[in-house]
Parts: sequence; structure tokens; C-alpha cells
Amino acid sequence: MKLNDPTLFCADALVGGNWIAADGPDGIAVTNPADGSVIATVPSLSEADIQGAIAAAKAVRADWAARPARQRAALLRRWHDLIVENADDLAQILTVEQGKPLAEAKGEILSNAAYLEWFAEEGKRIYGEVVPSPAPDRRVIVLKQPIGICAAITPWNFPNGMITRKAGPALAAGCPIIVKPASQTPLSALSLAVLAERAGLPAGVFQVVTGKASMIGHVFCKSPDIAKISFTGSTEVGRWLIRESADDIKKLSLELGGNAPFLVFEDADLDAAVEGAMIAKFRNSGQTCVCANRIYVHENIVEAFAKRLAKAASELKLGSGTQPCVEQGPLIDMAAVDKIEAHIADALDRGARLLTGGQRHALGGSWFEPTVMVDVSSDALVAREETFAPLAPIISFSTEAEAIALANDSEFGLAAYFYSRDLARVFRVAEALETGIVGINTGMIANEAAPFGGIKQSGLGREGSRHGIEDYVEMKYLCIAGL
Ligand SMILES: NC(=O)C1=CN([C@@H]2O[C@H](COP(=O)(O)OP(=O)(O)OC[C@H]3O[C@@H](n4cnc5c(N)ncnc54)[C@H](OP(=O)(O)O)[C@@H]3O)[C@@H](O)[C@H]2O)C=CC1
Ligand SMILES: O=C(O)CCCC(=O)O
Repeated sequence: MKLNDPTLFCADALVGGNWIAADGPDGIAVTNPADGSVIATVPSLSEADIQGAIAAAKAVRADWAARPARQRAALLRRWHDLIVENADDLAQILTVEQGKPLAEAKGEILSNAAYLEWFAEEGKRIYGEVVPSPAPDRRVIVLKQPIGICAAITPWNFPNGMITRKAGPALAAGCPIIVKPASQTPLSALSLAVLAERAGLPAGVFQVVTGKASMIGHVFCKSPDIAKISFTGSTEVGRWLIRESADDIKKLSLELGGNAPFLVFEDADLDAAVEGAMIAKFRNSGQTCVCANRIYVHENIVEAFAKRLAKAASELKLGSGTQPCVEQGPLIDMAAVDKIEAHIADALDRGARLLTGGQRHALGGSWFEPTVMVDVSSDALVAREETFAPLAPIISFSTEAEAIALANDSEFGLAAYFYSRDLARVFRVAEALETGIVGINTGMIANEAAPFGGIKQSGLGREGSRHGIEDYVEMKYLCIAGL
């Protein structure tokens, strides 16, 4: 890897103002999923280190909260600018630890740096309220104050973006934040920490800790000093965090699993639908919580759609993300390969037809062929569980009501997509879908101006938009009497 600024490749955790290196054999090895090579070793911090990070955040909390929002915004803006200036280097670091192609990595970095810029501005607009009083001698005033020290636990699929989405609103609202990145992809988090320090964020305001997830999660959940935990990852760990933090009634933002339905109605623009499905399904090799997981297509167009999707999927160029023109990287690990294989085998057992892919790729390791199947049964495993891999299962439907019922038949409710050119249907279907996000005639839905998040078992809270910062403030009502 040839970086313009090699100091951005950092394997030390940041606790307070101290950088802590891995101590001998106890460190966590970070591997490149493209070839399995070890690229760095980060420290496995002790419980005392995590408590040290909480203490450092505590020491700076009052000062950070008391600063005028415009001062915090200026620092966030500087951090944002440094990320943008160094996006090429950050993309290389992201690609070698996560596997996605460089262009996609850079896209992640730039589109998510935008959350820092957005929330730097939103922090200036955390308005309270003066409520018309029900009594003449009283006034009702509502303040919004920073919630306190926040902890973030982030996944490997967006190693950079999931951090700026959480740190942006927390820091802008006046809350220090401690980030525990996924053990498979800590280097992007640490490069962000290098730039945060360079931008002038005071020690303790933004920290990155690495180590054993269950220990760190436990310390966060049980610490009375941590006011809020923001998590993106599996529903299973989200559920565990709720249970573990129940004693303290901690505030949680949870962005959990999805099982997005993608509906193609008879009146859809077929080319646009195929293009949208390629993005919604195969971006990040299918490892996105908003990835289309089940594709429902009207019976009159299913063969044509399936043929075109299979052709487009078979043409995707796989390769190491650092090579030019590559469109698909490897899966994150062999567990992901096992899962897609299980979903394919189950669908085949229930009568599905394989149109393309279906095998481990000749590149070996965790590489897998982009796969399209048709005639998939609506009770196949792939229709019920998030595959998180490049498998597009196509299921046919005959009526709009049937399509909506199939789409809503899930305990998850993060994203849904549909393609239609009938305006009345657009509103009917959008209103009927039980998800937090609906992509209509598009396969790409995330941006900093929009509230991203799910309903049902897909989570709690929203990231982005003016609503995103509300998760990081508490309301306080002042009842002023005797006036
Ligand atoms: N919503 C989304 O975007 C994501 C969804 N997923 C879903 O989850 C599946 C499994 O992926 P996986 O990586 O195992 O997801 P996890 O939920 O296990 O990991 C996400 C983050 O949680 C941490 N974590 C794991 N266990 C605990 C714990 N007990 N306490 C606190 N933190 C914990 C991980 O740390 P560490 O890495 O150190 O284990 C990582 O930082 C995927 O196949 C996909 O279906 C996964 C990632 C993102
Ligand atoms: O997978 C996630 O957790 C977030 C997806 C972000 C994006 O779609 O850019």
C-alpha cells in the first residue's frame, strides 16, 4: 500500500490523548480478506484501559458541552475537511482491511464525511421551545441538553461511515464519544482518530478502543458514566445490548439487521429496475444492512427481469479492491461464505433455478460468485434471513396485495424498494410497506439529509437528517411558577 501520508495507517488505539500499541502476542491481527495476509495488529485493551477512556471522556465532558455550538462545528468542519483531503489514503486503508473496491471505499468515505458537515450545522440549531402556558402565572420552557458520554459499537461493512454517522451528531450536540470498531476493520477507525486529533478535537472527546467485544460492551453497558450507546450490527448483539444495559435504562440507538424486499411491478421501467437491483443487491458484495435480500417480480415480467439481472451479475468484475475497474471484492470471512452456500442449497432444495453463480469463486478464500436464482419459494431460508452476501433470489407474485403481504412478512423493517411508474400505486405501496425507509425507483437510499433507520426488529432511532441529532440530546422542561 502506497499512501501519500503513511502516518494515517495507524494500529494504535486512542485513549484520552494517549496512543496505545499492541502488546506482544495479545494483539488482534487484522487481515486483508482479499488474500488472508495480516496487515496490522491492534491492541486488545484491558478493562482498565476502557475505564480509562470513560474517565478521559468524563474529564472533558463539561467543557465540551459548554462550548458554543459554533466552536464545536468549526472543529467538526476541520475534521471533515481533513477526511476529504485524505480520502484517497483512507480508501486504500479501508479496502485492504474490508475488501470493497477502492472507488466504493472512497464513496463511503466522502458520502459519510458529509454527516460531520451536516451535523456541525445541525448542532447550531438544537432549538428548545417556549410552550404557551396553561396558567397565567407560569411559563413552560423546554431546553435540549447534550445526553452525556456516548459509546459507539460499529460493524465491519462500513468501517469508516458508521463512525462519522454516530460521532457527527454526538460531538455536535456536545457529547464526547468512545468508538469500538469491529475487530476485523479497526484501521479505518484509527485513521479517523489520527485526523480527529489533527483537526484539534480535545483529548477524550473522540476516542477509539479496540479489544474483546463482549468485555468492552459489558463495560459500556454497566458504566453509570455512559449515557448512551449507539450500535450498528446484528440483531442478536443489539438484543444483548438492550438486556445488558437494562439495569441502567440506558438510551440506545440500534441499527440492526434488515431483510429488504425489492418489488418490481408490471408497469416498472425494466432497465431501471435491473440497474437499481444491481446496486441494491450487489453493492459491497451484498454486505449492507439495506441490501435487497428478496426480489419479488410480477409474474408477467419475471423471466425478462431475471434474464437481464443474471446477465448484469455475471458481468461484474471481481478482484482485489485495489486493482482498477474492480466491481466486487471478497466476502468478509468464511462464515459469510458458509451462510450464502446454505441459503443457495436451501433454495435449490425447494425448487429454485440457478441462473448465474452459485459457487465459490476461482480466486479462492472468501471470494464468491455473484448469484441470481429464480423460482425461489417464498418460504425459503433466503426469504426469511438476511444473507449478507451476493445472492439475488427472485420470487414471482401476481397481485399488488400479494406483493405487499410478502414484503411485510418479516420481523425486520429497515428498508424496502419498489419499481413502478403508476403514481397511485407509488403512494399505495409506499404507505403500506412496513419499513423505516422505502426506495422508490432507486436502489440507493442513504444520504446525510435523510433519516436512516428501521422499525420492527431492525432497530431504534435514526441517523442523519435533523432528526438524527435528537438521539443525542435530552429534553428538560422548566416549569416557572409564581410569575
Ligand atoms: N446492520 C448492519 O449493518 C450489520 C449487520 N450485520 C449482520 O450481522 C451478521 C453477523 O455479523 P457480525 O460481524 O458477527 O456482527 P456483530 O453484531 O457481531 O458485530 C458488530 C459489532 O458488534 C461488536 N460486538 C459483537 N459482540 C458484541 C458484544 N457482545 N458486545 C458488544 N459488542 C459486540 C463487534 O465486535 P467484534 O468485531 O470485535 O466482534 C462489532 O464491532 C451479518 O451477517 C449481518 O447479517 C453485521 C454487520 C453490520
Ligand atoms: O449497512 C449499513 O449498516 C449502512 C448502509 C449505508 C449505506 O447504504 O451507505
